[in-house]
Amino acid sequence: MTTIAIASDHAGYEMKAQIASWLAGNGYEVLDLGCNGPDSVDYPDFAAALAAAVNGKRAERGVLICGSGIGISIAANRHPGIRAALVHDVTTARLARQHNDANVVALGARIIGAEIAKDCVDAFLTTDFEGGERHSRRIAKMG
Ligand SMILES: O=C(CO)[C@H](O)[C@H](O)[C@H](O)COP(=O)(O)O
Repeated sequence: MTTIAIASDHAGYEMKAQIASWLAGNGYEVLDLGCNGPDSVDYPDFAAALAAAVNGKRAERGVLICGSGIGISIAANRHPGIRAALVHDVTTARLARQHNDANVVALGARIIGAEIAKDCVDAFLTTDFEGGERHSRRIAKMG
């Protein structure tokens, strides 16, 4: 079974529960790294926990959620080996995989609704990296 790590700050806490439930209902093993309630927390802490899980191969891919998706994606991308893509729709989720081989998707719970978020996660998890010399070369330049 494919394991997906998921983490959020307080702003993404409710959406995290919805996405985790959707993942479990669609055949994924879910590794929930918090936060564990609506009290205010700091998104870099949860981005770091998820980055460690993905880099440590405890999960194949990761889903991060904060209010806008911006802070938590910036924080995740500070960790070598993580390519976190902030997406708002199925097209950006698909391109994050096809062109960027993203291993983490970031969502903004104050920006998009739960149904669009689920569609984004579905596209992110079911789309393959396109491969090819130009995409691979660009990804290699990022380390
Ligand atoms: O990093 C963010 C903004 O780019 C996230 O949306 C955070 O969730 C947000 O900053 C949290 O805001 P709050 O006022 O502390 O709830």
